[in-house]
Amino acid sequence: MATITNLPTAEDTNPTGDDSLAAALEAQQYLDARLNPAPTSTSTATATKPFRSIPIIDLAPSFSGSLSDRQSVASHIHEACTTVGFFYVTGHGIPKPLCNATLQLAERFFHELPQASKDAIHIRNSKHFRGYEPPAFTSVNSFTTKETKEAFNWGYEAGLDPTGGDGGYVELDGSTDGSKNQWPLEAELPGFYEGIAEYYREVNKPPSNPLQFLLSLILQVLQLCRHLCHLFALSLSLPENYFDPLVTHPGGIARLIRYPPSSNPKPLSSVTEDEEIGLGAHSDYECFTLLLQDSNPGLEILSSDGHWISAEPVDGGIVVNVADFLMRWTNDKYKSTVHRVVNRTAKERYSIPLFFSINYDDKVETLPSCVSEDNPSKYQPITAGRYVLDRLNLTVKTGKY
Ligand SMILES: O=C(O)CCC(=O)C(=O)O
Ligand SMILES: [Fe+2]
Repeated sequence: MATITNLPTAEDTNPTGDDSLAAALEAQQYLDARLNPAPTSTSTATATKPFRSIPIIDLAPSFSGSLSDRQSVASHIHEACTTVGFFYVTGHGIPKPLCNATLQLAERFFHELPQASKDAIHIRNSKHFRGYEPPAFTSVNSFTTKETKEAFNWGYEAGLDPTGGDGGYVELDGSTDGSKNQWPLEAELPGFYEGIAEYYREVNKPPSNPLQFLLSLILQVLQLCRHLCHLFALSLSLPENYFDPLVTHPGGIARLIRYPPSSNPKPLSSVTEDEEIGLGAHSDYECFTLLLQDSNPGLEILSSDGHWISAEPVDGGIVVNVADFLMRWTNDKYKSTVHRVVNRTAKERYSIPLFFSINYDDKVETLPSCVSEDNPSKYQPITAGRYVLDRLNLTVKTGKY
C-alpha cells in the first residue's frame, strides 16, 4: 500500500489553473490497471495485442532530404508506438564512443565521488529533484517495493543546448529564475561536467579524422530529441515542424542510474515478482525517453498479456519509449508502456535516461486529429512542467518538498 503522506493539494502548489495533480493520480490508476488487469476488462490498457520483441528502427534514412524517406521512417515509428510503445534506434547520429564515454561518467560518479560529496548535492536540497538520490529514497510505484537504484539527476540548461535556447526557460513549478542543477565539484570529479556537456553539444575539438567527420552525421542528444519530434509529428500525419514551437526551451531531466549487482542472479523466467527491484513498474511522464544502457540487461517492459519482455542491449542502439504526453496527445493511440528494471546479473548496471519534455510552460492537449464523436478526448489539458512535478512529488514519501 502507498505510504505517501502529506500529498500536495491543487490549491497549495499549482498556479497553472489545470488539474495536473488529478492527472498524475490518474496515471497511478493506469499503472494499477496495467499491473492488475480485471479478467474481463476491455479497456485500452489491456486491448492491445501482446508482443514478444521490440522493433529496431534505423534512423539513417530520416536524415535524408527526401520527404518520402523521412515518412517511411515515421511509419515504422507509428507502428512501434501503436503496438509496443518501445523501440530501439540505430543510425541515430550519436557516435558510439560518445555514448560509451557518457556511460563511463556514470560509473565515475558513483565510484569516485566520496559519499559526503554525494550527500552535499542530495536531491532533498532541490525543489526540482536535481542532484544525488541514494538507494530507496524515491519510488515510482508508491513504495510498494524498495528500489535498489541510486541516481544523479539534472535538468535543462541553456548552456547545454546547442541552439542556446530562446532565453525563456521555465522550471517545473513555473519559476523563471533559471535551472538549478546541483553538479559535483570539478576538483572532486574532474572533467565530469564537460563530459556531460559533450553528450549535449558539440565541443570545439578538432575531429581526429577529418574525412570521417565530413562523411558521418554527428548529432548530440538534444538535437536528436528535436529530430525525433519531427518524426513523431510525421508519424501522426502532422506538419513536420508541428512541435518546434513547443521545444524552444524544452524540459528534459536526465539521470545517471546505478543498479547494484544481484545477490542472487537468476534469469527472468524464474524470478518471482518484486524481488530485488531496481526501479519499480511505472510509465514515464514526458513526451518520450531516450535511454543509453550498458551491456548488462535489466530493463523489462510489460506486454498486454502480463508478460515482462527484456529490452536486451542492442549494439549501437538507443532505446526510445513513448511517455505520457504522447499518450495524452494521441488519446491513447500511442502507448506509454509500463516498464521496470531488475538487475538479474552479478554485475553492476548503468543506464542514462533522458526524459524529453516540451517547454514546461506549454500545455499538452489531445490532438484534434485523435478525437472524434465516437472517440472523445479521454484527457484534460495539462501544463507540462506542473504535471511532471506532480508525478515526481508522488515518488517521495513526504509527497513533496
Ligand atoms: O534504467 C533503465 O533501463 C530504465 C530507467 C527508467 O525506466 C526510468 O528511469 O524511468
Ligand atoms: Fe522509465
